[in-house]
Amino acid sequence: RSKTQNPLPRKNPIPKIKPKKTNTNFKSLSLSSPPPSTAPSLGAQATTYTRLPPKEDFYFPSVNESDEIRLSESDVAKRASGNDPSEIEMLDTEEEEDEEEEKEEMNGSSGFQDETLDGEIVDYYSGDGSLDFDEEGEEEVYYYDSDGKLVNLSENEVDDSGLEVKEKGIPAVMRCFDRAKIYVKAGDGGNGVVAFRREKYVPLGGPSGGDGGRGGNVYLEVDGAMNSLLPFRNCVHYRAGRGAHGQGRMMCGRKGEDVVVKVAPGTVVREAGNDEVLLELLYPGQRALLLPGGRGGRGNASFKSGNNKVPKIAENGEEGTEMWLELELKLVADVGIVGAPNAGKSTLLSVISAAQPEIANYPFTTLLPNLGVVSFDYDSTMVVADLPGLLEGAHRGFGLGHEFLRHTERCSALVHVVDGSGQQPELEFDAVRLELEMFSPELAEKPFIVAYNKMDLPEAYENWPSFKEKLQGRGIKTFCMSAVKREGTHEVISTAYKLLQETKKSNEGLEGFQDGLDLNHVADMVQKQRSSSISEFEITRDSSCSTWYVTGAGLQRFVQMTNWRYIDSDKRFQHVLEACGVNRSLMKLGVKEGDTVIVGEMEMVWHDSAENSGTPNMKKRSTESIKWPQMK
Ligand SMILES: Nc1nc2c(ncn2[C@@H]2O[C@H](COP(=O)(O)OP(=O)(O)OP(=O)(O)O)[C@@H](O)[C@H]2O)c(=O)[nH]1
Ligand SMILES: [Mg+2]
Repeated sequence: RSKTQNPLPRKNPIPKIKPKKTNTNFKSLSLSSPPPSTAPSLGAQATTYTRLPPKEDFYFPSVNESDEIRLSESDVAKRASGNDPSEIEMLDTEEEEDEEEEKEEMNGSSGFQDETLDGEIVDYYSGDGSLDFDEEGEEEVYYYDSDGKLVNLSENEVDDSGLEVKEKGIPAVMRCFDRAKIYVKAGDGGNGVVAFRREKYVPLGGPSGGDGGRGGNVYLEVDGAMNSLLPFRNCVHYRAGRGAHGQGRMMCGRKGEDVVVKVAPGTVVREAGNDEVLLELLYPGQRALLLPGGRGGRGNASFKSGNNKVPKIAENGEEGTEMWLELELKLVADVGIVGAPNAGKSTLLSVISAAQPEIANYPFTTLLPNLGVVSFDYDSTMVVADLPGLLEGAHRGFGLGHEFLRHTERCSALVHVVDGSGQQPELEFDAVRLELEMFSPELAEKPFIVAYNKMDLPEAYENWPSFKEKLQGRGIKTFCMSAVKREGTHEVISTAYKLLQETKKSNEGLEGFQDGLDLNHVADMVQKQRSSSISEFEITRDSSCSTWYVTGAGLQRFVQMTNWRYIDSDKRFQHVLEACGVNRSLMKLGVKEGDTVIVGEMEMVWHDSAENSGTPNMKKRSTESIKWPQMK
């Protein structure tokens, strides 16, 4: 087998690999765990908490046996000492690259290679989209530089050091697993109407225009059955219904339909482009009122007064607030299983819970995190997450692990699985620890235990005493197990459970505080903004075109709700401008005849009235002096 840096072109378009059956002929070991017969009962009643998306929705990477991928020095050595050298797997930062190439081949698209400079350029085209690559990512260019590092030559993707691995090329199912961007809009209020009662024997029946209905609210609700944000790939826009308009005979409009956006437990909500967290939705059933619907406009019956018994005025419904939200899912697992690729993390999860993650003898079998529920008893259960493997450089974006590392931020404890059959398990352990520390120091501070796996293999068995000695010397709790044979797993998981209980106890005070969080504070904020006084405004001037801008949330809302079709609206509008001091402020600032005044969406022209100037009756003067509204 010859080593080659560039695996393209390939003759065999469909890469195949059969997972190797574990060799169980080695002498059985007596571990300090309960006999294997008790172990299966551990996860027997457990339920799978999280299901992966349908298989056809994403692709598992596999390796073409006819090609060999360059491995880093330690990996070559490690693999060479492994079970079967004919099944050498990739374990390097070029992993992503190879995955993508193979996907291309699966799609039947042709790839070609081009040798230039001092490295190799691989240029290929995305296929028919069945694998759902980035929409704009029609063409991507990669470059292996002389050091064997992966460099992407596509636009804007390469940073100065040339080390950054881009987002493009990651299948959409992985990108969208835990991130989504959605649009929400509360319903507009219905308009009020002008109507008068006309009935036989009821002369001058009076105003009878009903109010508009309130717009629908937008709620966010935690759905315990959801385990990813993938549904938001198909549905991005959520609009609540608008309230119905009012009608004659004092009939008010129906309120708009509410919209409930269901999210997975552990979803963090931010406004797009803003780092501040609006909401954290953790527990199934939690519901937050995000955007309240717009108020219905009042009909003329509501404007009846002693002064004006026949009001010809009605309001528009208030517009519902709209917002782009960024959702981010951080899985709510109690314990996270971390470790290098192929260490046996998924095997451990499959043994301790009823989850059935994909298990195979190659790195990056697990592309998306898996959750499983471990039940010891009726009321002692814990959720365990199996995360994609971590490579050296993961915190910088190599491999897949960093994409999902933040899911461990919510875990109270970690189980670090080490592949005992590797050549230098201590080095592997240290490398993964370092990655965790580099990703987040808080993560590294979480309590953890080490599970030394594959004890049924002779090399692991031989290395175990020295590994144990070294780690225990450093004060780290270390256990050995054979996940495949279900030996030692019980001890690992019950220790993790104890660790979890201890952490929970010390965090009890904090959690209680979080439970009491008011989830409606976003709606309260919106409401507060809406009810801001109309007398709070700012006036700015664009002297180049003699335009005055009057800005203020309350005033803008008032303009939006004014229905200019009704004559009395003009009068009321002027009255309000006078009362809240806009006219006075404008005159003080030196507004001149013919200047443009913009309030919200209204554009008007200022007219001074000479004959009335100096009249103490500000209201009357104002009414006559300004020609409202003159729409442009
Ligand atoms: N001999 C032996 N093999 C094991 C043991 N545990 C896991 N394996 C094998 O190791 C290989 C990798 O196991 P996985 O559980 O897929 O490993 P993983 O850590 O989830 O790997 P990624 O998801 O790719 O990061 C599989 O072929 C397993 O059968 C063990 O205790 N003994
Ligand atoms: Mg796995």
